[in-house]
Amino acid sequence: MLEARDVTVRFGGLTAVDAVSASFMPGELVGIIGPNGAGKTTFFNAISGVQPLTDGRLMCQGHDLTGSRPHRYAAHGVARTFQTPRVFGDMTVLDNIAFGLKFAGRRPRKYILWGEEKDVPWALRDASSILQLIGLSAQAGLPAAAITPSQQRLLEIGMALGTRPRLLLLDEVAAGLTEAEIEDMARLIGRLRDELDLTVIWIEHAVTTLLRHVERVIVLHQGRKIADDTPANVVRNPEVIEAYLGDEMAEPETVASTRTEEAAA
Ligand SMILES: Nc1ncnc2c1ncn2[C@@H]1O[C@H](COP(=O)(O)OP(=O)(O)OP(=O)(O)O)[C@@H](O)[C@H]1O
Repeated sequence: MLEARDVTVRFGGLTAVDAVSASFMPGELVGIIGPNGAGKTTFFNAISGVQPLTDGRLMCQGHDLTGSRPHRYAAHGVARTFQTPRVFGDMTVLDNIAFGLKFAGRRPRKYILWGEEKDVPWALRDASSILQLIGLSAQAGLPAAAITPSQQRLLEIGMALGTRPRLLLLDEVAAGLTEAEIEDMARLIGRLRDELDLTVIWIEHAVTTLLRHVERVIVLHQGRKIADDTPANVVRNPEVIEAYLGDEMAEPETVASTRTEEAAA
């Protein structure tokens, strides 16, 4: 679905993302973790066309999108959320979703996947069905500014879904949520991936929850990729423990719970 080859982003003398290579396959749910300032958001900005690369290449479904503007990434099915939800506060929840649908362009019921025209999944056919999918139907007529912060995060995901993506990039969608809300969010993300056949890349600081829900984790540290592995292997990786997780994540219980989930998957 997407391949990053030696992606590098420098801001003056600071290398925020340092030759990161990674491939994301159709239908994968991948987490990205790392300490503050590790380069996670900058990497996201790079792979959605928001941040020009200093070096490296980005391939999306076989197309070279290096240097393209964000709308070309959107046209190739890449959608994202931002760390701070960007919803239109004075528009209704329904109209916010309708805005995303308009952005999807002139062929509202079709999208291109691997060069073939496909029907849009039924759940993404209009704004009401997207609201139902993300559980916000009851809030449809409210101004977006009047719903709770966790509902605003859901709304932003709904707006991204309105562009009929194949690849969904989620930047800390669980930030500021309660533990129960984080768990609900993780379940929703898994369900969206399954029902819409999406590739999902998810940056999150709520690491324990993330590790229980993703199949693969990429760990960034000081702009470099230091691990790209299953959750069970990542929590035992000495470099990851040293740079980010600390010893408690490598306790037998955490390893066992991530292993059990991998086996169940
Ligand atoms: N536009 C910018 N100009 C200059 N430096 C920047 C810019 N954006 C990010 N940086 C720097 O790049 C580095 C990586 O930042 P980035 O926001 O990508 O990290 P992060 O892993 O997402 O952090 P967090 O978990 O705190 O969100 C940091 O040192 C940051 O200060």
